Amino acid sequence: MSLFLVNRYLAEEEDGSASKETRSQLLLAKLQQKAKEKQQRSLMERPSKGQTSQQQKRKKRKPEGSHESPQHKKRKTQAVPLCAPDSDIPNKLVKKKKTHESAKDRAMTTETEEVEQGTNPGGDEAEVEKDTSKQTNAVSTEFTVLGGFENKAIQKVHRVLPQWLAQPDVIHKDIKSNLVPIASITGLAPQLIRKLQNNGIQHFFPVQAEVIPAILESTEQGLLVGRGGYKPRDICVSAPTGSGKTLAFVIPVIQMRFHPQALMERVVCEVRALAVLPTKELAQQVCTVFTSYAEGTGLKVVMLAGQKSFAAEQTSLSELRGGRRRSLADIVVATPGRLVDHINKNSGLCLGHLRFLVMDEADRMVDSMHQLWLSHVVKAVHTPPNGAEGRAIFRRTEPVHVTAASLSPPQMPLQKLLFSATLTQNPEKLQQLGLHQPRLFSSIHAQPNSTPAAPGLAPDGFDFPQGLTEYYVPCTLSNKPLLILHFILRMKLIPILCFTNSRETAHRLFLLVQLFGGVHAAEFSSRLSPGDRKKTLKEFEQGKVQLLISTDAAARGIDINGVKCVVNYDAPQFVRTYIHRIGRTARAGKSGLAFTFLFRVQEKRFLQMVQQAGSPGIQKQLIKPQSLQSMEARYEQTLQELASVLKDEKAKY
Ligand SMILES: Nc1ncnc2c1ncn2[C@@H]1O[C@H](COP(=O)(O)OP(=O)(O)OP(=O)(O)O)[C@@H](O)[C@H]1O
Repeated sequence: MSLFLVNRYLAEEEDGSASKETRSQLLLAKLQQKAKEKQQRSLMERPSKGQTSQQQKRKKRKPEGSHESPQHKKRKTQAVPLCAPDSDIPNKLVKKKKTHESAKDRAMTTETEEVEQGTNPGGDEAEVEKDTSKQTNAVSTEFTVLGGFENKAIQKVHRVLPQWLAQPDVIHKDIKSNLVPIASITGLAPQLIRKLQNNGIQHFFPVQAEVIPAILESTEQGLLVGRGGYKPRDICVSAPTGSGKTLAFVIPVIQMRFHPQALMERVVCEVRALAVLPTKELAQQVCTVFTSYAEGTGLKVVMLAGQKSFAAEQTSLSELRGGRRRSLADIVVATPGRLVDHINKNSGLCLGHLRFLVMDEADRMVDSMHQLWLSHVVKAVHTPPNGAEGRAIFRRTEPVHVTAASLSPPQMPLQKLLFSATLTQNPEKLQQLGLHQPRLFSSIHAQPNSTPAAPGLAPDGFDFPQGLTEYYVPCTLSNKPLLILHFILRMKLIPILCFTNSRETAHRLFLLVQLFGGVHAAEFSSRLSPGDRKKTLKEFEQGKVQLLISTDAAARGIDINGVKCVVNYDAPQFVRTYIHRIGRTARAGKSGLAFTFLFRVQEKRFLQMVQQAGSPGIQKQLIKPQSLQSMEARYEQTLQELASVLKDEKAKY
């Protein structure tokens, strides 16, 4: 029975003589008395409103980290009289206690109350301290505030990159001291080696020496299966501007022609490689390189970038022979918009045999993913080629999870090859590309737990060309045009590729320089027709144009031989733009100069941006006002002439 015995605490009055009723009355009276006392105490302790706000203000003014030291706390604890239960609380002490509102100090206050109420009678200092934490909220009649208000530094979120992004195959940065003789790359056809030599190439640059063998390895077993019968890994390459990325994909694609089981014995011409580039000019440039290396191999290169009419492009893609459509292209170089047009209009572009999908300037192509060009390509790739519906060898299904069933029967693989000088490390963006077990080649090695940079800036920095020297030139709005004239007329820094942030600025500057005289200038922007742009680039390359004033239309990928100097007339807003612009000089291991004109207000942000991007250093280049003085009179006159020219132009359009 003792198991079920419940002992109740009946207080000191329990003497056995009192009746049950009397006992409860006594207990109630005692509790009421206690409650009354407690209420009185709390009324006494509660400071006036004015006092509280003053105290709070004082607390606010207290600098961060000025919390009491443990010694101070100890001293305060010692000041607490360890008095007997129910003794009156000295007002002085109460006031002192209430001036501190932090969680710690609240604890102190409560502790004092408890001590004075006798919950810790005769306890020593250590005990008082120990009990503090337990009784923090025990007596307070106010709301208990959960959590602290201490200012804590916001913890940085550490980005964890997937293994393939965090640990890339490293490409040497220094081109000149890491040249690899072309003959040392195994697997290249003698015809191709001869072609390289004829084009003046004796050595491969580091990016080519790393990437070409990797792509060739994936075609070892022919074009229909990857290494070991598996689908080959997609390849991503991030290497500086002018490091030779174009040849890194052109050579393996041309080598297909010489593969014993591949195009060498091909009876039927099919589109095996498709290179997609963001602009017409870039597509033209890459098409020229493909054509040059395809010459004499029988491979046909076709460009779909809107340079020709749609019908003309269609004619170059395929022909009708014996009632069947036959491909006339082995390699297609295209811009995304025109490519999608051809796919949608069923113009005769068959991608059913596509083996390589090259995305040059891949980060820009990822940004233009909203155009959904890639999904159109992937769909076209998985559409069985005419007449091959039943043949298992050509069977292709949309990518799914790798399972035993999905791998059997083997599919003709599509391998994606991505190239950029500023390849995004954002896994979310890369995920849109549906890469298959990607392998990254990079000249920058990101740490697995590297911290991301500020929004809009490079995540971990980029690699800059070795031979590049960067300067910034402090300027004002009025002396900017004079500075560029000074660069050409006095410093003789020609040819100059000068970038502005808008086509209007490019046009005005072009007119101004022309009106000033003494400089052969040209503009390059969307104001010009594609034909005029092509002509202008050619003239600039030939040295007929000393100053090419361009928008960002020429910032990416354009390879103009002999550009010694790039001037950012308008400071670029984004670090990627800066890297691509200045990358038009110091190409292929050569040296080059890059100047950026900066207003005083732009300096701090810009220099920070460049530093975070991984620039080896940007120097200040001051141009003394005296150096510009002699040009000022003519400049004033030119400005007036410019105003009337612009007025006339406005009237015309
Ligand atoms: N192995 C080589 N030997 C000599 N010159 C080369 C070699 N490879 C490439 N080049 C030259 O280097 C220049 C830059 O090459 P390319 O245009 O491919 O650079 P890139 O890395 O694509 O630059 P960007 O990122 O600006 O597009 C070109 O003029 C090219 O002809």
